[in-house]
Amino acid sequence: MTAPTSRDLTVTEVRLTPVLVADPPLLNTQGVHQPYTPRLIVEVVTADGTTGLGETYGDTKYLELARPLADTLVGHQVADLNRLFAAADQVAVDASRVFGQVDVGGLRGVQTADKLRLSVLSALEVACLDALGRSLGLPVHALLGGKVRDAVEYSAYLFYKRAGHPEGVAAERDDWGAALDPAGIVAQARTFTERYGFGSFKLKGGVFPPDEEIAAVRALAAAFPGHPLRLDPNGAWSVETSVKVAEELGDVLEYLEDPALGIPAMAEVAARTSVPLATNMCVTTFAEIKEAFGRDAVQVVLSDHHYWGGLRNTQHLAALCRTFGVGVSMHSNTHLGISLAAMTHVAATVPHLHHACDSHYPWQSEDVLTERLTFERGTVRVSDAPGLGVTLDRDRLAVLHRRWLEDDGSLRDRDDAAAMRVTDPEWVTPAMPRW
Ligand SMILES: O=C([O-])C(=O)C[C@H](O)[C@@H](O)C(=O)[O-]
Ligand SMILES: [Mg+2]
Repeated sequence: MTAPTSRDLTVTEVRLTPVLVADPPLLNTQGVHQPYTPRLIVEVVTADGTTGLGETYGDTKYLELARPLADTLVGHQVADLNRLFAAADQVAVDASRVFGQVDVGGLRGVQTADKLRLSVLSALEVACLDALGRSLGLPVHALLGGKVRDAVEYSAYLFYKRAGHPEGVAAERDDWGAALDPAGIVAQARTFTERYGFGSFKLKGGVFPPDEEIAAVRALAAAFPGHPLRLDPNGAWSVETSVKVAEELGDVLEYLEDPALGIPAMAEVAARTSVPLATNMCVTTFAEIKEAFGRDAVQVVLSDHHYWGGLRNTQHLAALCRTFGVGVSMHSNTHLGISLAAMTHVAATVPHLHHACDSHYPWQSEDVLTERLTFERGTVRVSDAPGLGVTLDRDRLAVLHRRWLEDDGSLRDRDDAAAMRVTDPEWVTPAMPRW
């Protein structure tokens, strides 16, 4: 008989490493992506030497909370996640970080103390599950109750895009070229299908007047007949404009994402169209569900495990959606492979996931993994390796961390409007509704 291996999963250390990751000049209604975007890499280390990985937003307000929240984990078992979440309530959030604030200028909805904490806890939870899975020899999806599919489908996330970041600004080059009109968007979609095999397409809108974006979606429908299409202007339209766009594109849209801002406006649009409405803006916390579902304001909630508070909360959200007959899928923000692995594990466990999930990953040329995750026919295979099934590349982590250390502070907080002002000094975050 072999002696049982010693397994001490007491957390002895939590390493927090902020990084700056290359990001192409992708346009949205607030401005343009900075050349580098902040992320936080989390490593939870246990007494027996196991290390689990997590990843979340890396802006200052998250970093401020990361150390005190990580400290509540040290000395406890990686499996004690319910205790971690209860203890986190005691960690104070600076009122100036939430008072009158919205998340990324509103792109991710409200900003509350709870949501800020959850946005950090999610990375700690993922790292704990990764460590637990590695130690037990079980994949993260098994710790969540097991997968119901072997591959998770993602959609091509199309953006209006400039060819490059402004001259004279430190940036990495990308090979996607510009996409500033319907032909450019169709060409970008073709590149997505050639490189990754995606079968459904989401266009980030709210950049150009609605008629131009309608033309782009029409061009996509002509180029990819029968493929699911979505348009997401991040709340840039009035109710009237939203209804008009829904009427014009109703025959080709799988859903319209956050056409208007807030639950009342979304409810009004929903009452006047049969096109399903999806959101990652007006329902981003459990507190918003009652009103949104009660008013039938949204037909699909796009979960994001980062701000919903992790993989188990994503499952809770999915169960609530199912109970109320609301669809569920997944939102994304600029992220690396650790988060894509986490998204894939949890998505694999959600039975009624009927829409392809969003992912920015194809836009990220850099990663902190020894091996990038890959898309095959638009899907990511669900790993059955222990934990998340990914390996940290310490050298890459060090390079991206050094970039963060050397930054003068101007890139450490995502600010799409500030990035826009580099080429357009008069630019201010547009008042909503914009059209
Ligand atoms: O679906 C969404 O609203 C997003 O993906 C939000 C992001 O911030 C997106 O607008 C972006 O990356 O510019
Ligand atoms: Mg959205």
